[in-house]
Amino acid sequence: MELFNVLTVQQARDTLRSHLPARAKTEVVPLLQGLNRILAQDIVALEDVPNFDRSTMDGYALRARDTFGATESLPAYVDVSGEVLMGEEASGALTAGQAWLIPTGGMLPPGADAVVMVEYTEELDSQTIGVTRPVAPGENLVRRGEDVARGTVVLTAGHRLRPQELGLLAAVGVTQVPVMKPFKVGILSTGNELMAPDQPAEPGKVRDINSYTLYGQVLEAGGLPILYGIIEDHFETLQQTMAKALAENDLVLISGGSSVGARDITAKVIETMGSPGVLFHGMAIKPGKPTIGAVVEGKVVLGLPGHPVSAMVVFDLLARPMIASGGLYQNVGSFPLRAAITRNIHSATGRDDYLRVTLRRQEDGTIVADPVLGKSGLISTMVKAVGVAHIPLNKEGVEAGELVDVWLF
Ligand SMILES: Nc1nc2c(c(=O)[nH]1)N[C@H]1C(S)=C(S)[C@@H](COP(=O)(O)OP(=O)(O)OC[C@H]3O[C@@H](n4cnc5c(N)ncnc54)[C@H](O)[C@@H]3O)O[C@H]1N2
Ligand code: MOO
Repeated sequence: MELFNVLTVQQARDTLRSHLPARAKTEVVPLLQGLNRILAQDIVALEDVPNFDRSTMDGYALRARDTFGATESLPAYVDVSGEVLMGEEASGALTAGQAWLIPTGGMLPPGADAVVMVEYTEELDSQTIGVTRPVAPGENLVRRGEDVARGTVVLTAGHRLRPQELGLLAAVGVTQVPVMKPFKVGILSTGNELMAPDQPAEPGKVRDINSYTLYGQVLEAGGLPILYGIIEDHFETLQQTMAKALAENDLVLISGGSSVGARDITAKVIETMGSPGVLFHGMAIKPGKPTIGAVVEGKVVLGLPGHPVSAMVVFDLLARPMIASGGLYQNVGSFPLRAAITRNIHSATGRDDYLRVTLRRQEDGTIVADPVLGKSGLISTMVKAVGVAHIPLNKEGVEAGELVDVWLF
């Protein structure tokens, strides 16, 4: 059997996206459990933040125009006629020629339009201060609604909640947050040569690596991994395990058995599970060519190449965006860095290449990427590497010194 329907990475992503259910599953969680989750709805602020004009300095609230022209040798004199207490509304209004003592964060009394820092005042007597430097209207304060204006969309659906988003939601009083449900991901490792890592070595056998790397990648992406263990290359056994995994998850990852060998039964088993079935078999990519993309009754199945490096690279390209967005399948704000590659690297056009690299900072401050050479069956190369450099499909390779995008692990 030949690989059929070979797609570029972008086409593979678009194909999978077009088959995902339009509305992924959502839930509401308490704010503190929202970290790293994906917002499921737009959030509109129901209040101004802050909801009063607020001093940013310890000093005196006053009318800016009362300080115009003030200098150290000729201070502007104002009457101290009140004090703002922290967390309380001013007990009255301020009039021309007056100043009220105010703490950092205190609410500006009505009638005041600026705050002068205590450093630029001198106490004349208990009721009068001299201001030694003028302030402009609005100086040393945060205006009502300056941080967040009431009625505006402060966060949009699909946004990932970082610590600062939790803080913003707290500021607007949202303590129950609508988020995407974590993607459930079943992981199957296929191959008669595989054995569990706790077993003694045997000739012809290798320990199962992909269950462990993929489990870690799913967790890191914000998904819930479930391991289905090592499945032998047997049609009915794989069929049964896959049926169970499909029933219990949103996405099923099967590594191994995606290539063209006689025992590569993954695609055939997927075809028996439901429609539309296999959407592509093969990607124009290195490593990761024999990848299978399928959708079965609204669930996604990815057949990942058995080689541990290829499986990890394909996971990052196809599965991570799906899992990290809770099924919305959109970019949730990751960017590559640019580094100069240190060797000439050949690559065929029409194929995306992902080259394992380490990074180094040179004396002049520039960052360079050293390729980590080695076959895609060698997990140790992934341990040495800090990321992959992307050589896009329209390029025939890169020359030493050329800038490349590096996606960090
Ligand atoms: N004649 C061809 N042979 C191969 C081609 C090809 O185009 N023509 N493609 C090669 C490429 S590229 C890759 S990648 C692999 C993909 O093979 P499969 O996805 O079918 O995977 P397997 O044959 O089952 O395994 C490949 C390799 O990886 C090891 N493996 C598998 N699972 C695990 C695991 N869970 N932990 C550790 N190692 C695993 C397996 O033992 C094999 O050594 O095919 C090439 N061949
Ligand atoms: O493309 Mo295979 O995925 O090199 O190892």
